[in-house]
Amino acid sequence: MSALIEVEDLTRSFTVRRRAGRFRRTTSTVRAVDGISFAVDRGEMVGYIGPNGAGKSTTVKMLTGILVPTSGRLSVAGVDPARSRTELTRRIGVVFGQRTTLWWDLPLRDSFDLLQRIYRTDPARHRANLAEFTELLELGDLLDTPVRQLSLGQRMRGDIAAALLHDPEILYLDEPTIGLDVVSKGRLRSFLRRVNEERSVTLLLTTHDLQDIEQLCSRVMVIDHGSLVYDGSLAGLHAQGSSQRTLVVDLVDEAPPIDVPGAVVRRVEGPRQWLSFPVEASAAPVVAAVAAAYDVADLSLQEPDIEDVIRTLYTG
Ligand SMILES: Nc1ncnc2c1ncn2[C@@H]1O[C@H](COP(=O)(O)OP(=O)(O)OP(=O)(O)O)[C@@H](O)[C@H]1O
Repeated sequence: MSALIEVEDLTRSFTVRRRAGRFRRTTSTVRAVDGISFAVDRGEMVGYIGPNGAGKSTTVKMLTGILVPTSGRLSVAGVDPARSRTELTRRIGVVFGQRTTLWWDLPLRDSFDLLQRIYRTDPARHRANLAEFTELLELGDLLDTPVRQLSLGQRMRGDIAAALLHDPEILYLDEPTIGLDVVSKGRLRSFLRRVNEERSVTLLLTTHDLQDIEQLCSRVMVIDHGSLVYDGSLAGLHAQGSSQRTLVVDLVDEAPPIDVPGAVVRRVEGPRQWLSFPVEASAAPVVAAVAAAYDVADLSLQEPDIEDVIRTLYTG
């Protein structure tokens, strides 16, 4: 095995017990990950997406050594994660958007100091990394604030710095932009791009935000019902399905379905109409054609979400 992450026919099953009547219980087996194979090279930024319950977290838990596979082969940075979990911990960083890995009551600075001792990072290296991340993530004014007093966006920046202070080779990010406003999302994404470019950190990102993938990942893997159903570029994923963007048009008055080239009316509700057009097309000509021919009160554009894109993989 030579890629940084190599996964071969990986499977993880869970036994689930359910009540069936007052005294009886039945057991069934859930194959959360069902024979997936892939390889990720050093420096890649890969999006790992799929609907709820598809098997994303289970895969990442196996890659980080938290869960032992039921079968299959797995190598991360040259080691078997479940067998060499302690060694691997020094070489990976993990960020969960939904919960913090920092100490709730401690100021950020103390959390970072504790991590330096836990990972036994060289003190000079730790100081240099901390100075760089403090500047890039604008953490300067926050270092003495207890984590519980930070806003979600501030806390997330702290979590990302914490995950990178020990110079990991791989960073796993689970919904890193969830709940953040547009500006914070943008800042976080450019920081991650920079970390990837300058430090060659390999990024594996699970997200429900298509823009995370668009702006960060050259490659996307789609998992559904435990199986890998797509592995390639985001453009290829859009092309394989038939992802649509939606233009929501509020007309001044009710009207018959709007008739403009390149877009199709999907729904009409009073003066509001929903027009869809392919995701790779520009919205500009559609907007111009609608504005030229109709009295428009308002317009808004909706991008497809990841669930929409995956759904079109099956429906075409
Ligand atoms: N510890 C467990 N015991 C039993 N079943 C589990 C366990 N962990 C996960 N599962 C089941 O395995 C399947 C995959 O779950 P997983 O958490 O990996 O999905 P996911 O893609 O991360 O979903 P989400 O986007 O909702 O986080 C689901 O059917 C889930 O109910």
